[in-house]
Amino acid sequence: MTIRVFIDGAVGTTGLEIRERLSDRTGIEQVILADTDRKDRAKREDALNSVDFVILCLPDDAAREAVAMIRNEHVRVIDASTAYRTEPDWTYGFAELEPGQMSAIAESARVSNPGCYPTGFLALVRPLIRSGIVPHDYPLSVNAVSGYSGGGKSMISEFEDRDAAEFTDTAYRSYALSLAHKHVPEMQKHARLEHPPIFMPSVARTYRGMLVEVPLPLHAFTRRPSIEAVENALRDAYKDSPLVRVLPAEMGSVSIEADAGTDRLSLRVFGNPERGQARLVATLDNLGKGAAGAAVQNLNIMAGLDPVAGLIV
Ligand SMILES: NC(=O)C1=CN([C@@H]2O[C@H](COP(=O)(O)OP(=O)(O)OC[C@H]3O[C@@H](n4cnc5c(N)ncnc54)[C@H](OP(=O)(O)O)[C@@H]3O)[C@@H](O)[C@H]2O)C=CC1
Ligand SMILES: CC(=O)N[C@@H](CCC(=O)OP(=O)(O)O)C(=O)O
Repeated sequence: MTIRVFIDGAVGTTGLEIRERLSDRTGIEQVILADTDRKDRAKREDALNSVDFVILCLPDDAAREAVAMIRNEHVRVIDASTAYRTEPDWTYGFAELEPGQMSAIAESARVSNPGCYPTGFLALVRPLIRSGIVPHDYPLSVNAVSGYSGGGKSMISEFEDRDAAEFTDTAYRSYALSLAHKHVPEMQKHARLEHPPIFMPSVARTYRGMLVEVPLPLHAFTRRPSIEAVENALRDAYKDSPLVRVLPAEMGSVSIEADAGTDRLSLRVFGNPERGQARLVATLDNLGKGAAGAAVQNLNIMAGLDPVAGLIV
């Protein structure tokens, strides 16, 4: 059986990555609009209603507009934008997040692909909250650094095009300093936290890759969990996953490139038992498990294929 797939936004940063991952897959036929037609409303509407699966790689407003254009009840949608990630009638497309999530994705017609930063954050904290190691009302914070492709075509031009009005030669900068980043509601909802985490993102002069960190003062928790208990909870949560792995915390440093160019998500638990402190670190590719890899994984699951087919494991 062949499935027909239309990527709306196929020449954007995420769309192109998905297109590449699907290009040599047998059993998957892509509907591709000519460059002159890719923003033509009527052509998009035709394509959106003529396939089995639509993958939206658009800004939020354009994604909402595309969803409203779909009239064919047969069409199933994966949206890479932020538009539907906290909507109750959409399925959150993080297959490893909860037991049963992969089945929910398999049966769903509307799947929202997780944000890149929430992917790292949720992978680190959700098993700890589920098992009671971290209380639901704990005021978590999350520090993260992304490669500049995380900001799409406009940020790529900001970092690479010396002729662009907004060109920057900075090596590293913090942003979202008003503490209102669009990923915070998604992190709070899917971690099942009572309070929004304090989110401290930054961007570095490297194209792709991501480091997401959560500090945990274990001595302050009622159950005073050990560093081993934290690591074991993560190992147990991801023991069957080919993409999410818990690595030994034996190296003295972790680089933003650790999982760049792959669809993996690696978790490490560093800590100091005397001080009762832990530092959880996730590495991923913002364009891999943080976007395109997750979208292809969700497509595989929804279509009943091998979940990691076409992925860089
Ligand atoms: N980059 C990343 O690491 C991640 C991105 N995402 C999300 O994925 C989505 C796409 O992001 P990204 O690929 O980075 O963004 P880009 O800006 O690189 O690409 C967006 C694409 O959408 C096209 N587009 C915009 N409006 C329309 C429209 N009305 N009709 C048809 N095409 C349109 C753009 O066209 P044109 O080329 O003419 O500008 C562009 O090609 C966003 O919602 C983003 O938040 C999610 C996770 C990570
Ligand atoms: C470096 C950078 O700017 N990153 C983007 C987030 C990446 C992204 O694409 O966000 P979504 O996953 O929600 O689409 C930002 O902070 O807005």
